[in-house]
Amino acid sequence: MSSPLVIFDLDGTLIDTAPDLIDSLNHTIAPVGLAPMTLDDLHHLVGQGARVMIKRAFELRNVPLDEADADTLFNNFVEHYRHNMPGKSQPFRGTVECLERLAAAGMTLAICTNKSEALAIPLIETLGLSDHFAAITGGDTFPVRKPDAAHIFGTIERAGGSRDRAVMIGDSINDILAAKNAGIPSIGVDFGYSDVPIASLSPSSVISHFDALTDNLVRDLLVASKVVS
Ligand SMILES: O=C(O)COP(=O)(O)O
Ligand SMILES: [Mg+2]
Repeated sequence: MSSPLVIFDLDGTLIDTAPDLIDSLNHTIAPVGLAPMTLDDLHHLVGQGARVMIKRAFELRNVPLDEADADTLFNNFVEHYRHNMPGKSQPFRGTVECLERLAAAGMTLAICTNKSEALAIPLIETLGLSDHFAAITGGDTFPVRKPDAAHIFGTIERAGGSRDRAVMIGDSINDILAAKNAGIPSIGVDFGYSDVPIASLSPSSVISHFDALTDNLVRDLLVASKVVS
């Protein structure tokens, strides 16, 4: 039997990337005259990767954006974000201890993020966290991304896990819906970037700190999911 697989979302779950997302977004939109975005705005912008974040920023300001400009702005965003990595981004409190604790309990860890691979993988690398993860998949790794179940299934496959022994941890509707679509338990964190209270999305469990993410919680959720399904 494969070991339990704990799949983490990245932005707003493992890593507090908000200040750098906002900095790079504002750097990108300033030359085209869009007023700067704030941390509050970010909750409505983040979730589907940088391309969608830029598009949503224009929608928020009621300014039209054509496809050619969107490509240029996306490339500018990626260049600025990559160049400044890891910037102010830091793991949330207790993250590293949690990863070590779960690994010591025999669990495999993976990241399933809607951030593009070209941003997610170097960010985790520059933060010195890559060795913790058996797989890191991004919003452009597969033809679909969260909330599509196939993003989770592809992550499970790459990490060498199994679909009936995997749990998803995330901060947004995309994570909780992806887990539901994949038929696996979910843990919502309430310190991320969701624009609605995470509990309102009915994850299997909610945590407010990584200290609460124990191997016992993961095993309990896996057992409970078998009982009800
Ligand atoms: O960067 C985004 O828009 C979303 O990233 P996440 O899936 O890691 O939260
Ligand atoms: Mg997130």
